[in-house]
Amino acid sequence: MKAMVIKPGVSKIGAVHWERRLFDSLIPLPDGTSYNAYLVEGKEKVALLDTVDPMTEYILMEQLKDVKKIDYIIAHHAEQDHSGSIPAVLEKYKEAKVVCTPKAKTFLIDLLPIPEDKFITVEDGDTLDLGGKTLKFIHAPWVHWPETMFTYLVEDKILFTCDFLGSHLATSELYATDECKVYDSAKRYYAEIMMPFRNFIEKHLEKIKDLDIEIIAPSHGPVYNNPEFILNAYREWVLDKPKNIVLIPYVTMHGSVKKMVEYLEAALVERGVIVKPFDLSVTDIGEFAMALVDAATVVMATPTVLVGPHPMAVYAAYLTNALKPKVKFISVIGSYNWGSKAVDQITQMFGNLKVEFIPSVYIKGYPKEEDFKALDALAEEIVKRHKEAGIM
Ligand SMILES: Cc1cc2nc3c(=O)[nH]c(=O)nc-3n(C[C@H](O)[C@H](O)[C@H](O)COP(=O)(O)O)c2cc1C
Repeated sequence: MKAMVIKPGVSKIGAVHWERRLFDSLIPLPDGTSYNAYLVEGKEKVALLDTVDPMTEYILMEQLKDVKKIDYIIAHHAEQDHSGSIPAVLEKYKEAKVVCTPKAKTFLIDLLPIPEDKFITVEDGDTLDLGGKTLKFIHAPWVHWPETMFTYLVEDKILFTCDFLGSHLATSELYATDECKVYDSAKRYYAEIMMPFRNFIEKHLEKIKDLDIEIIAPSHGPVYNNPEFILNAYREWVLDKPKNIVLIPYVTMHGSVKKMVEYLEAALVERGVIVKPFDLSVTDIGEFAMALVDAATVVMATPTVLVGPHPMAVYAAYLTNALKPKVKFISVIGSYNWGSKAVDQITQMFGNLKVEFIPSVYIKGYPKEEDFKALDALAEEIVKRHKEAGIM
């Protein structure tokens, strides 16, 4: 990818990683990703904002081939997909300094071979004049590590936000022109990476609300020349107002739990609830994470395996708890044969969440007449709780 000019003296470089399909050995990437770096050239000094994942370092170094000097490398975040190529850039530009928060300095020293004398640390609100281009640093911890910050380029009204507001989306376009597509990718990114930090996000949105922002330039996915598009999306996602949606992540080995899920799904839909079942044996777990952004209720559906819940249900429950969604109600349905602690074990897994538990429907074997009645009662109870919470 050649440099893409955003404004005179400001260009997007970095790498588009079209074929990458898994991030952090955890997150599915159906649309690949990108590692965006930005070059800001003032009359006196030149700054490189972030680098790229070491897997694509050669692309960045090729882009820097004709760049005579870099005075500053601004490191917004110490994670290696942005910082991992800093050593290579420092090797080429011997005079360059790494500019970051004090916490990021300690992280970068831990994670990478960067000598201590290469750093300049900046406090919240500090500025750096490149000559007609002023970088203003905004500390923004916990999006999504404790050391993160943004940079506001004052004269050009560009906010560089690193992971915050980003999306895992490989594209050859500079700007987020296909907003439907980008909305989905950004929501997936928010769900998987940012959602556990909703409180911090609210504070950061408040902190930047009076900035005059023309462009938001994140470090994954396209740049936003319509900043309100992504800011409004985040405002809605962090709001503590779930929607009238029930998620049913389920596992079945021989069909009993599946029959229960199908019945409960129909019973809820009949009563005016939106239902999203996820067969955990085949689902893209990112789709489930995305659905967690809005859902009011999660019904875990699992058979008993070796006394406890099926391991795939354990994974979904663990993830739900870790991502700290705005879910308000949780229930468990499922099936066993001779003895089970599945309900107890799974309900203990949501310690991070402020949820009410709705009594479970846990049956012996394949569901029968009285079990379907119990599922009807569960559907009624969910509707009642949604109504009481003003969700429907
Ligand atoms: C590998 C395996 C382990 C199981 N372990 C237990 C168990 O510890 N306790 C129990 O009551 N049932 C156990 N079962 C039985 C299932 O929980 C039961 O058949 C259930 O109805 C299966 O639901 P499904 O048809 O949705 O797969 C086990 C079944 C399998 C295949």
